[in-house]
Amino acid sequence: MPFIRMLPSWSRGSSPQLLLRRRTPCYRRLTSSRPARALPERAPTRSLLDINLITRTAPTPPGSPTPPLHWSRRLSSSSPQGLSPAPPSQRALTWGRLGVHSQLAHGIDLLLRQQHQHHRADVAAGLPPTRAQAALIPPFIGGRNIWFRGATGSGKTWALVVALCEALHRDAMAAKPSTGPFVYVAATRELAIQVASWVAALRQATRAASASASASTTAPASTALASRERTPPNEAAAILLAIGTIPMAEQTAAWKQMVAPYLVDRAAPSSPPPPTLLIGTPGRFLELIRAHPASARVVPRLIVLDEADELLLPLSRYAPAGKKFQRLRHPPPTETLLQTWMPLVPVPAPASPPPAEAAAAASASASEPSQDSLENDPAADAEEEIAAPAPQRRVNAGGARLRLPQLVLASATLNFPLKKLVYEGGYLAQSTTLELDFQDASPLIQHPLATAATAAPTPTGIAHFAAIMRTSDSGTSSASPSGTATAMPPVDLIPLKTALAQRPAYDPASARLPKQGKHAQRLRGEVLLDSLAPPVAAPPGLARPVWSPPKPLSTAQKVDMARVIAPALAAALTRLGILRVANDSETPRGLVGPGLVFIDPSASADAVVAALQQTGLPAVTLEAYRAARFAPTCPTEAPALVVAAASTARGMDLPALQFAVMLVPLNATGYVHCAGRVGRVGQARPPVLPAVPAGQTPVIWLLGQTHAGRMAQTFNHLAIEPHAIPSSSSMPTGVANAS
Ligand SMILES: Nc1ncnc2c1ncn2[C@@H]1O[C@H](COP(=O)(O)OP(=O)(O)OP(=O)(O)O)[C@@H](O)[C@H]1O
Repeated sequence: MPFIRMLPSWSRGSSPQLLLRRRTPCYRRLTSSRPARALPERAPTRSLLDINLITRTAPTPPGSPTPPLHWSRRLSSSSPQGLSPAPPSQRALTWGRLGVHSQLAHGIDLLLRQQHQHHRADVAAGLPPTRAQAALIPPFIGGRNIWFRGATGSGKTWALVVALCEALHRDAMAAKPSTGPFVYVAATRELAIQVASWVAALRQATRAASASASASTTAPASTALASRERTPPNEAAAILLAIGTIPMAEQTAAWKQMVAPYLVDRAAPSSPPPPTLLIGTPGRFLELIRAHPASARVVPRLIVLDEADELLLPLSRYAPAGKKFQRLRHPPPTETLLQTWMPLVPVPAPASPPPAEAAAAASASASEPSQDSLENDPAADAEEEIAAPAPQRRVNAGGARLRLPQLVLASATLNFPLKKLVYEGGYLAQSTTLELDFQDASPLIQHPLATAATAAPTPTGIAHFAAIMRTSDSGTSSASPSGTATAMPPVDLIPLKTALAQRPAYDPASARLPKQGKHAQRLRGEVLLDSLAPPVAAPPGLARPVWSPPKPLSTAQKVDMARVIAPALAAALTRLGILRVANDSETPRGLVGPGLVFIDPSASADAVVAALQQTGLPAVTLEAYRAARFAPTCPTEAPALVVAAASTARGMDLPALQFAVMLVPLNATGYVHCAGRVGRVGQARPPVLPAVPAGQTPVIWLLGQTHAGRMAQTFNHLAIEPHAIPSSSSMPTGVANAS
């Protein structure tokens, strides 16, 4: 540590080798000519990618000798358990007790029941808030800045929507309305559309609830409070969805109209503008500001950054200096947006306070939560310190000190570099920020939806399956349901451990990697990951060939890949019982329910859908599935493989999903978000499958041979030991093999 501290701060993050040299013996393996030494089996170590992890520990099934798969964590003992307010008894918790007005509470109740009754018959009673929601909503509507990290599917986005609706309602009722709009910035278009549709549905449900309440009210309300409550909430609020798919001309007109009331001289007497909610992606917000430059002067009253790490893309402290300079020159759109609304103008620092005040301030800051609380490793926490933000850095157009908007950052993977970025950038004052961390609490364990229909509390969780796909010379080619043989190559599914044992040994002398270019960087990453992956002894008699750098795939090969993964996917799904195949090949295959298939964003979803359909699998693109799902004539979700790019995983909520498959190399953050599409609050109960532990939803990760090292590394970071996909011979009777 002292060595690192001596370096100037800009250079600290510039060399990953420094980290390796100090912490792992692998760097020596990479650079020395000595033969590689087998590493001892080790506990998961600190992530190079600086990722904070979610925890979702599944309970040990009765009688099981070994602990089951689990989401685990390497959070230090400095994890802010004390910060999480102790939740009141879950059963007693109501939306009203969180500060939500009664009509909105009825609307929430109505909407949640509507959302879940398709696949859960046990939601007749009202659904209480989750633990994460109970922690987030009161400080949000109380105007606090919030740093909120919670497990995927714990109801964060839903909590943000509820709190936004309540804040809009309060604004509409306030004698002095806010001076700026409420802004929700989403990481993807899909998420923005989802949030806008939830807000609209909540407004509608609230309206329906208040209409039925006023119909049943016979006596006039006696108190002023009651009459306020009867006012239709959020009725007056104006809402704009700003995303790239909507024509710009149409949107600019609406934007001008919505921000105009905030540009008039507020001292002049005029009727207050209605509260305004802007939901959108950062790129489109910037386009709208460019089209109407005056709107840059409007400082929002509140900014919500959902999936904040994806929006602000902080660089790891170990990123090369070149990358850091590049980011300074070209910040991501969200940062540009924040800088536009909160311009940075240097102002003289205030005079130092008298000693008595300084002592009081020091004792006050001592009671603040630790800045290191979200970091994984206490030893590494000590390396970096967040510099106190320069005081009064952000000023308004007149040069006066800007009253910073309320800022709420939420994600399942908020990390330390992001924290550093927002505090040092002066977007957030650390002393005014409430830090909430709900990584420990499995929402499913906390929420009645998980247990209502079962006598014993049987929390659901995720069962992780992994396999390496390899085309084999032996075997039969797959047949489509109609019996027509396809030209698909037969594919082996090899357990990860076997693939690691069989992978080529790394020989430093032979690996002459190119020194420059993107490809070189990727290859060096491959070498690094490969050598860091947990060593597995080669099976006796099996020679391990020498590793040579993988070549990037050509476009034709990528198309071929789609043809390889189709039979591999069919085999994996069949062996797990997700895809049911009758022994008679004429009988159509049936999926147990809809499931997501994540592919590389550079691959064509249409090509993969076509290849899957050719194998006889019912595949659709995410867009087609969404369109069918929201069509009024389609009340239930048909079982299908929904093919989506892995980049759309953030925040996506499809309640009927029964499984997820990843066909793309992922780091730990990516895996957390992709796998987090299942095992969510209120999601359909997992199907009973012979090869999957009871009550758990299967998540399957299939990769090509060259990615075995990366796969092992990601699981290692997350402390997950994946299940092997059963071989066809070990399959229970009644389930046939597709490959
Ligand atoms: N109190 C509740 N009771 C029952 N279901 C709920 C409740 N709150 C939210 N849900 C449902 O849980 C699902 C997940 O919610 P949400 O998308 O807000 O989770 P999230 O934590 O934001 O997930 P991610 O981290 O993946 O973005 C939604 O379908 C939502 O309808």
